[in-house]
Amino acid sequence: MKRADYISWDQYFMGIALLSAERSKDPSTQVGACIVDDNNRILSEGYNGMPAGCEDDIMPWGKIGDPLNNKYFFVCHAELNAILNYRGGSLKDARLYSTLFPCNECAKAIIQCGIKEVIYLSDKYASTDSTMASKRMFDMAGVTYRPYEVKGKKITIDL
Ligand SMILES: O=c1[nH]c(=O)n([C@H]2C[C@H](O)[C@@H](COP(=O)(O)O)O2)cc1CO
Ligand SMILES: [Zn+2]
Repeated sequence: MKRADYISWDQYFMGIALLSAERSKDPSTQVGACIVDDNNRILSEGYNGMPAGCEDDIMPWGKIGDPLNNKYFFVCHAELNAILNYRGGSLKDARLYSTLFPCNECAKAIIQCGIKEVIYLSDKYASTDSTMASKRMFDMAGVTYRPYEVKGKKITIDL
Protein backbone atom coordinates (compact mmCIF):
# COMPACT_ATOMS: atom_id res chain seq x y z
CA MET A 1 0.00 0.00 0.00
CA LYS A 2 1.26 3.48 -0.76
CA ARG A 3 2.60 5.81 1.90
CA ALA A 4 -0.20 7.91 3.39
CA ASP A 5 1.42 11.06 4.74
CA TYR A 6 2.86 12.49 1.54
CA ILE A 7 2.31 16.21 0.91
CA SER A 8 -0.27 17.54 -1.55
CA TRP A 9 0.62 19.55 -4.64
CA ASP A 10 -0.49 22.72 -2.86
CA GLN A 11 1.71 21.91 0.14
CA TYR A 12 4.63 21.09 -2.15
CA PHE A 13 4.46 24.36 -4.07
CA MET A 14 3.69 26.60 -1.11
CA GLY A 15 6.51 24.82 0.69
CA ILE A 16 8.84 25.77 -2.15
CA ALA A 17 7.59 29.37 -2.02
CA LEU A 18 8.30 29.41 1.74
CA LEU A 19 11.78 27.97 1.24
CA SER A 20 12.50 30.55 -1.50
CA ALA A 21 11.45 33.30 0.92
CA GLU A 22 14.24 32.16 3.23
CA ARG A 23 16.69 33.62 0.69
CA SER A 24 15.28 37.12 1.15
CA LYS A 25 17.49 39.76 2.80
CA ASP A 26 14.50 41.92 3.74
CA PRO A 27 14.55 42.22 7.52
CA SER A 28 10.81 42.77 7.83
CA THR A 29 8.94 40.77 5.17
CA GLN A 30 10.34 37.78 3.30
CA VAL A 31 8.23 36.76 0.29
CA GLY A 32 8.59 33.69 -1.91
CA ALA A 33 6.80 32.67 -5.10
CA CYS A 34 6.64 29.50 -7.17
CA ILE A 35 5.09 29.19 -10.64
CA VAL A 36 3.80 25.84 -11.91
CA ASP A 37 2.12 24.62 -15.06
CA ASP A 38 -1.11 22.67 -15.33
CA ASN A 39 0.82 19.40 -15.20
CA ASN A 40 2.23 20.43 -11.80
CA ARG A 41 5.68 20.99 -13.18
CA ILE A 42 7.64 23.78 -11.53
CA LEU A 43 8.45 26.52 -14.01
CA SER A 44 10.08 29.15 -11.85
CA GLU A 45 10.69 30.55 -8.37
CA GLY A 46 11.59 33.88 -6.86
CA TYR A 47 11.88 35.92 -3.69
CA ASN A 48 12.00 39.62 -2.91
CA GLY A 49 15.42 41.14 -3.34
CA MET A 50 17.47 43.92 -4.82
CA PRO A 51 17.96 43.84 -8.60
CA ALA A 52 21.00 41.91 -9.83
CA GLY A 53 24.16 43.94 -9.37
CA CYS A 54 22.61 46.23 -6.76
CA GLU A 55 24.61 45.25 -3.71
CA ASP A 56 22.54 44.01 -0.77
CA ASP A 57 25.06 45.52 1.62
CA ILE A 58 24.88 48.97 0.02
CA MET A 59 21.18 49.28 -0.81
CA PRO A 60 18.81 50.49 1.94
CA TRP A 61 16.58 47.97 3.73
CA GLY A 62 14.61 50.39 5.92
CA LYS A 63 10.94 51.24 5.47
CA ILE A 64 10.71 54.93 6.23
CA GLY A 65 12.13 58.31 5.32
CA ASP A 66 13.45 59.63 2.04
CA PRO A 67 12.35 57.35 -0.82
CA LEU A 68 15.91 57.14 -2.10
CA ASN A 69 17.02 55.85 1.27
CA ASN A 70 14.44 53.13 1.93
CA LYS A 71 13.83 49.83 0.18
CA TYR A 72 10.55 50.39 -1.65
CA PHE A 73 11.85 51.98 -4.87
CA PHE A 74 14.45 49.28 -5.24
CA VAL A 75 13.28 45.84 -4.11
CA CYS A 76 12.13 43.50 -6.87
CA HIS A 77 9.11 41.59 -5.60
CA ALA A 78 9.05 37.80 -5.33
CA GLU A 79 6.26 37.37 -7.88
CA LEU A 80 7.96 39.59 -10.46
CA ASN A 81 11.27 37.82 -9.88
CA ALA A 82 9.58 34.45 -10.39
CA ILE A 83 8.09 35.69 -13.68
CA LEU A 84 11.38 37.18 -14.83
CA ASN A 85 13.42 34.15 -13.72
CA TYR A 86 11.46 31.87 -16.05
CA ARG A 87 13.73 30.62 -18.80
CA GLY A 88 11.19 28.67 -20.84
CA GLY A 89 8.51 29.77 -23.28
CA SER A 90 5.13 30.94 -22.08
CA LEU A 91 3.56 31.23 -18.65
CA LYS A 92 0.07 31.11 -20.14
CA ASP A 93 -2.41 29.26 -17.90
CA ALA A 94 0.20 28.73 -15.17
CA ARG A 95 -0.54 29.13 -11.48
CA LEU A 96 1.45 31.20 -9.06
CA TYR A 97 1.94 30.36 -5.38
CA SER A 98 2.98 33.32 -3.29
CA THR A 99 3.53 33.66 0.44
CA LEU A 100 1.95 37.14 0.21
CA PHE A 101 -0.94 38.45 -1.89
CA PRO A 102 0.56 40.20 -4.95
CA CYS A 103 0.74 43.99 -5.07
CA ASN A 104 -0.82 45.93 -7.94
CA GLU A 105 2.46 46.07 -9.89
CA CYS A 106 2.96 42.31 -9.69
CA ALA A 107 -0.74 41.79 -10.46
CA LYS A 108 -0.26 43.59 -13.77
CA ALA A 109 2.71 41.38 -14.65
CA ILE A 110 0.79 38.25 -13.58
CA ILE A 111 -2.13 39.18 -15.83
CA GLN A 112 0.03 40.19 -18.77
CA CYS A 113 2.01 36.96 -18.83
CA GLY A 114 -1.15 34.84 -18.80
CA ILE A 115 -1.00 33.33 -15.31
CA LYS A 116 -4.51 32.14 -14.55
CA GLU A 117 -4.56 31.41 -10.81
CA VAL A 118 -2.91 32.85 -7.70
CA ILE A 119 -2.68 30.91 -4.43
CA TYR A 120 -1.55 33.02 -1.50
CA LEU A 121 -0.62 32.42 2.12
CA SER A 122 -0.78 35.82 3.81
CA ASP A 123 -3.09 38.66 2.88
CA LYS A 124 -1.71 40.98 5.53
CA TYR A 125 -1.99 44.05 3.29
CA ALA A 126 -5.61 43.31 2.28
CA SER A 127 -6.78 46.73 3.41
CA THR A 128 -4.26 48.64 1.26
CA ASP A 129 -5.18 50.33 -2.01
CA SER A 130 -2.49 48.27 -3.73
CA THR A 131 -4.06 44.93 -2.79
CA MET A 132 -7.55 46.20 -3.54
CA ALA A 133 -6.34 47.31 -6.97
CA SER A 134 -4.81 43.85 -7.53
CA LYS A 135 -8.12 42.18 -6.72
CA ARG A 136 -10.04 44.52 -9.00
CA MET A 137 -7.68 43.75 -11.88
CA PHE A 138 -7.69 40.00 -11.22
CA ASP A 139 -11.51 39.99 -11.10
CA MET A 140 -11.80 41.88 -14.38
CA ALA A 141 -9.09 39.88 -16.13
CA GLY A 142 -10.41 36.49 -15.01
CA VAL A 143 -7.41 35.59 -12.86
CA THR A 144 -8.73 33.53 -9.96
CA TYR A 145 -7.21 33.68 -6.49
CA ARG A 146 -7.68 31.61 -3.38
CA PRO A 147 -6.09 31.46 0.05
CA TYR A 148 -3.77 28.56 0.74
CA GLU A 149 -5.38 26.23 3.24
CA VAL A 150 -2.93 25.69 6.08
CA LYS A 151 -3.10 22.07 7.22
CA GLY A 152 -0.69 22.43 10.12
CA LYS A 153 1.74 19.82 8.85
CA LYS A 154 5.23 20.43 10.26
CA ILE A 155 8.34 19.50 8.32
CA THR A 156 11.80 20.04 9.74
CA ILE A 157 14.65 20.28 7.26
CA ASP A 158 18.10 19.92 8.76
CA LEU A 159 20.29 22.18 6.67
O1 LIG B 1 3.42 41.00 -3.11
C1 LIG B 1 4.46 41.41 -2.60
N1 LIG B 1 5.64 40.82 -2.93
C2 LIG B 1 6.84 41.19 -2.39
O2 LIG B 1 7.87 40.61 -2.68
N2 LIG B 1 6.83 42.24 -1.49
C3 LIG B 1 8.07 42.63 -0.84
C4 LIG B 1 8.53 44.05 -1.00
C5 LIG B 1 9.25 44.28 0.30
O3 LIG B 1 10.59 43.76 0.21
C6 LIG B 1 8.46 43.47 1.30
C7 LIG B 1 7.36 44.26 2.00
O4 LIG B 1 7.95 45.00 3.01
P1 LIG B 1 7.17 45.56 4.27
O5 LIG B 1 6.22 44.46 4.73
O6 LIG B 1 8.27 45.85 5.25
O7 LIG B 1 6.44 46.79 3.80
O8 LIG B 1 7.85 42.44 0.55
C8 LIG B 1 5.68 42.87 -1.15
C9 LIG B 1 4.49 42.49 -1.68
C10 LIG B 1 3.18 43.11 -1.32
O9 LIG B 1 3.28 44.44 -1.26
ZN1 LIG C 1 4.59 43.14 -6.02
